[in-house]
Amino acid sequence: MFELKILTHFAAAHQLRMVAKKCENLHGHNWKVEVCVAGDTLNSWGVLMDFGELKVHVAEVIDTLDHKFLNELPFFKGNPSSENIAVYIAQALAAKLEGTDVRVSRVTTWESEDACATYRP
Ligand SMILES: Nc1nc2c(c(=O)[nH]1)N=C([C@H](O)[C@H](O)COP(=O)(O)OP(=O)(O)OP(=O)(O)O)CN2
Ligand SMILES: [Zn+2]
Repeated sequence: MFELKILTHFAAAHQLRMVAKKCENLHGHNWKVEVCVAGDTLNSWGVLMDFGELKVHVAEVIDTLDHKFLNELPFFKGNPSSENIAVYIAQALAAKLEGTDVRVSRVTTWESEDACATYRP
């Protein structure tokens, strides 16, 4: 099994619904995002997939989050937590990889230097 990882960032605002916590107030983060994809077979060039192609797909997904108020996006009507952001990115990227032999293996969303959430589909 081969796994590729790329890193990216986005900035956004959110309000979490966590009773009586300071994060209920409107605030923002510069999220760092780690995206991993995996597969068993290399192509004729000896790569799982081109990092450049992966970065384009991920950038398109991140663009839908960057400089947004996440609570206004239908996907996050539950709660725009780092966990749910990881799920959103994983699902949106999986849709772009459909029909290929490459799958999303892990998405990690760092909302600060010492706190992150990881989703493994
Ligand atoms: N499991 C999760 N817990 C929390 C999330 C989350 O997405 N998943 N998010 C938050 C808030 O986004 C909040 O902004 C961050 O809270 P917190 O870490 O408490 O705040 P600080 O960055 O200021 O860290 P301190 O250690 O308090 O200085 C909260 N929880
Ligand atoms: Zn927050």
